[in-house]
Amino acid sequence: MSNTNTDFLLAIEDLTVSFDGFKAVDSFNLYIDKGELRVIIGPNGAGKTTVLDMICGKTKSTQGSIKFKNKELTKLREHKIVRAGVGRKFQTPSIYENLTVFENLEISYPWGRTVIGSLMFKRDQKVLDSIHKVAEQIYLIDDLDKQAEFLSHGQKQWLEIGMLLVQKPELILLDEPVAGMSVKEREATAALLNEIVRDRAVIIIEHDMDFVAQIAKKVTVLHMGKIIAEGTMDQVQNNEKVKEVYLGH
Ligand SMILES: Nc1ncnc2c1ncn2[C@@H]1O[C@H](COP(=O)(O)OP(=O)(O)OP(=O)(O)O)[C@@H](O)[C@H]1O
Repeated sequence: MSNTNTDFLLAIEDLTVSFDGFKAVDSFNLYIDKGELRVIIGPNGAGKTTVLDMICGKTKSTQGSIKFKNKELTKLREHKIVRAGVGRKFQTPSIYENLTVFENLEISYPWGRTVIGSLMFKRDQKVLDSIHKVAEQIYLIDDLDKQAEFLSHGQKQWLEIGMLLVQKPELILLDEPVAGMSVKEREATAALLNEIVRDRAVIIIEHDMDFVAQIAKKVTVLHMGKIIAEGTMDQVQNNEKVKEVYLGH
């Protein structure tokens, strides 16, 4: 495990995980600056989700180091990693369908550990302001009183991003955030991501290449647990190895 401090918001070194001898992620390095939006692409089974699982503590690494603001995360439990400032959104939205948009945002506010506890917490102006600000960012300011089950699929995805944003994480991990979205919703999501990344860093796993091209400045390509290319979208698309293993031409 590396003991050197870095200026990076996130510094991952030599990260490896074996499942019964099979290395799903193998000697993976990744350095992310504040304000950076990084996209990880790669064919099915490349290890992308496993990398995010290790950052958020869902899967424990076999070897290597994950430093977030120079704090080692590999030995921390999931809730401690959340409290350290790392927010993760999974592929399927995990919002509370029977609560309103406002309530969903409110229960995600950092005071609450339980749904009931946080609903009973006295609402003060600071909380209201921050919920309204997030609701505006995620395009749901006019839907605060709407029950979440009546939102479109895309709006549910935004709400879940909003539920992360109220916790003010400094690193957000997103797994295929635009899956199932309309073209218009994708465009709005690209704008949303470019906005939210200004105060933090965002790592996204994405399969949709048009969307990747819209948002990515730097792309990391994973194949069989290893990085095979890293650079701008143009650079990775023109990389022979990437063409061979990933783009199929
Ligand atoms: N808990 C686990 N136990 C055993 N094998 C696992 C486990 N988690 C992941 N794997 C294996 O690790 C490999 C990488 O899986 P992972 O889900 O990270 O890939 P991915 O790049 O996210 O793929 P996709 O694009 O299909 O989501 C796969 O071969 C998968 O079967």
